[in-house]
Amino acid sequence: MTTAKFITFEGIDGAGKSSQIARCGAWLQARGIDFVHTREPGGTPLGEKLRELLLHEDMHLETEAMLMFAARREHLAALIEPALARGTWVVSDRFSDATFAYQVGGRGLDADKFRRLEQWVHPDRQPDLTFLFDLDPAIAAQRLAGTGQAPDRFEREQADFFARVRAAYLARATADPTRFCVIDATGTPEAIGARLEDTLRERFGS
Ligand SMILES: Nc1ncnc2c1ncn2[C@@H]1O[C@H](COP(=O)(O)OP(=O)(O)O)[C@@H](O)[C@H]1O
Ligand SMILES: Cc1cn([C@H]2C[C@H](O)[C@@H](COP(=O)(O)OP(=O)(O)O)O2)c(=O)[nH]c1=O
Repeated sequence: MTTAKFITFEGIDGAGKSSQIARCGAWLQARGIDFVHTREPGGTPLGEKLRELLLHEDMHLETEAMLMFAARREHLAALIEPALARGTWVVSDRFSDATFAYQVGGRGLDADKFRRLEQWVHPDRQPDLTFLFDLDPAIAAQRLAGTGQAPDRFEREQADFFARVRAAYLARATADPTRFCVIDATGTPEAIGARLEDTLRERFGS
């Protein structure tokens, strides 16, 4: 049996991650691979309660960042590590790269503090593959407006915030090109899906 893999999806809000996670799940299912689809913040009963607070309550920016890591600690302990240990793949809508992009890049918090927190919370775990959906914030904002859904605390941020988040994501990807697959999210859903499947095949075989 091949070792279970940990795959994450990242990008600014509206880049199209959620739409493509389903395609990743279908690819795994077609190969008889057991997997769990989860998300951050969230993924556990406690994590989902923290998500509600994070998306809707005003709070100090460091409180926000630490709650992201608190939810992640629970997620690793209760879902991610047990799943991988029993051979179940994990597909997560966001992980620690999001904290470096949003809280460090977007909010301007000190990267060193969160590198230490990352070392504390998951010293020996990083995703095997991270898809980064890269998109101009103006296009992402148009897509989000088209959904007609009320924006949360993050989605209400302005274009300059998302420009910083995008730049921080791209810097993470440049620093770790083996783990990251950067996807140009301006393509059609079909073109992006084909690229995603090619990458899954290249990394994990058909
Ligand atoms: N490749 C694409 N081209 C155009 N619109 C897209 C594309 N992918 C997703 N969308 C639309 O953009 C909106 C946001 O997509 P979503 O997958 O929810 O983004 P995210 O999860 O990254 O916030 C949705 O209305 C979705 O239908
Ligand atoms: C995991 C994580 C998410 N976030 C933010 C990014 C998103 O705006 C928000 C929720 O993510 P997401 O689930 O992508 O939102 P949606 O369901 O609206 O597509 O949380 C951070 O700021 N830091 C983090 O560490």
